[in-house]
This record gives sequence, structure tokens and C-alpha cells, in this order.
Amino acid sequence: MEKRIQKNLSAHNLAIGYGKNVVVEHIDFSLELGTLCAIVGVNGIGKSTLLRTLGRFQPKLSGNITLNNKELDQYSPLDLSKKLSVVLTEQPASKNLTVLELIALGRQPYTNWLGTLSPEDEKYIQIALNAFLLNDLKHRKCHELSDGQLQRVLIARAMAQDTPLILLDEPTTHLDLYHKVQILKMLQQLAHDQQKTIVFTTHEIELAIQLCDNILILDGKENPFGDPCELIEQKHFEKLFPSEMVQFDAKTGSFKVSK
Ligand SMILES: Nc1ncnc2c1ncn2[C@@H]1O[C@H](COP(=O)(O)OP(=O)(O)OP(=O)(O)O)[C@@H](O)[C@H]1O
Repeated sequence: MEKRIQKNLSAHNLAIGYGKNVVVEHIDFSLELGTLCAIVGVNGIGKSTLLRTLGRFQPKLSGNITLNNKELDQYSPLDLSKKLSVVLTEQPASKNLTVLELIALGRQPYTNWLGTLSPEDEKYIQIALNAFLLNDLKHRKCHELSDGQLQRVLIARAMAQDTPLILLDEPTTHLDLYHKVQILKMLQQLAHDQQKTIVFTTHEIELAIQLCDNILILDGKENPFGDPCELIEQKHFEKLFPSEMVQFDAKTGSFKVSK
């Protein structure tokens, strides 16, 4: 049987930046539901700027962004909060809340004006607590958590929001290798099992190659997009860093320091 492909998020000839300052242009990609996608590139190339533009925290400069075949700009704030959730690197102002309370905030687009949680809301909160192994921590204050635990709480809040698209800015910074892999595997599972589109910025290129369905490489020129194997075959990772310093080994999908 032919697989039905549902496009969720696309960018066409997108330019991003600040006022007259174009940071990156000619960004093109298209993501289906059920896809984990990393945005990679060197420091300062524009990964966070792109993520903030996709989350509508800042305006695009030109080109198109479509979400479910509708221009991103055309969504009302309430509609958008049911379509996309965003996890940014900034620590939440609400760290005095408990884990349970912070995750419950993810249900805000659905609660009535009193903010009362329905049994349906409670169900989504419980599913998120289970998925991110947070049951034992649910009554802890968020300021009492480690970076890795807090990161899981922030992603669980996005999961409780139950949007088809989740955007995350550097979800694995400050984490050790084990916890980086843990978070990325949880995101992969969420994307695949629940048919979400998950897009995150990262410097963990080797992990992204192993775990992501798609990668967008911001290089300021071609900005290649595709599945990791395609990008390796087309030698795009080789060009990412100056080769006198770091070289990409296509056989192992890893970077080696040039001796
Ligand atoms: N608020 C802002 N106003 C103007 N320019 C900005 C602003 N924020 C970032 N920039 C500039 O936009 C460019 C891209 O920054 P951005 O933070 O998107 O890069 P990045 O790829 O996420 O970097 P890193 O890997 O270091 O986090 C940089 O030149 C940066 O100085």
C-alpha cells in the first residue's frame, strides 16, 4: 500500500535575520509528520535565529514558511499554540513551580479561562510524566532539578501541549553524553510513535547523524537538507569545518582532529 505522506512544516526560499541584517538566506526544506530533524552549523551561523523564526518569535525577512499547508503568519496565537510548541534554551521564569505545575502549563491552550484541568488534560500530563521518566520528581520544585532533569521537564511540557510540531533550541547543552543520548532517543521515540515533527538545533552532529531522519546544515551558501546518509554521500559534512583543524570520516560518520 502506498504510504500517505503528510507534510507538516516547510520553508521555501526563506531568509532570516534582524531588520536589514540578513543572517541566512535560501533556506529550503520540507518535513513530514513523524520526523526528527536537526539543524546544525557553526557558531553564529543562524540556527537559533531560524528556530525563533519558525516559532514566530521573530519575523522572517522573506520567503515562505508553511505549517500544514497554511502560511505560518496566518495563524491566530491560539491556533498556533495548538499547532506548535517551543522549548528555548533560556531557563523558565517559573522555576519556583513544581514539575507537575510546569508541565500542566502545557495544557493552557485547552483549559477554560479559570485554567481548570479536565480529565483529558490530566491524561496528557500523565502521559508526558511517564514518557520522560518524571513520576518520581513530579512534586519537586523546578529549581531543585539538575540541568538534565529540567530539560526533560521542559520537553514534557511541550509534549503535554500535544502539538504536531515541537521546536527545541539546543536541548542537549550542558548534558553528559549519556543524557544527551537519552534526550535525543526520547525525542526520536516521540516523533516516531506519536507522529510528531520535531526540529531541534544542536552541535551534536555525530549524534544527529545516528538518530535523526533529516538534517538541515546551515552553511550560509547551499544550506543542504536531507537524510543523514544522503548528506554524507554528497560530502556536505566535510565542508563544515576547516579541514586543517577537523576532518569528517564518512565511514564512521564522525569527526577527527587533524594531526
Ligand atoms: N537579537 C539579535 N539582534 C541582532 N543580531 C542578532 C541577535 N541575535 C543574534 N544575532 C546575530 O545573528 C547571528 C546568528 O546568531 P544565532 O544565535 O542564530 O546563531 P547560532 O547558529 O544559533 O549560534 P550558536 O551556535 O553560537 O548558538 C549572529 O551573527 C548573531 O550575532
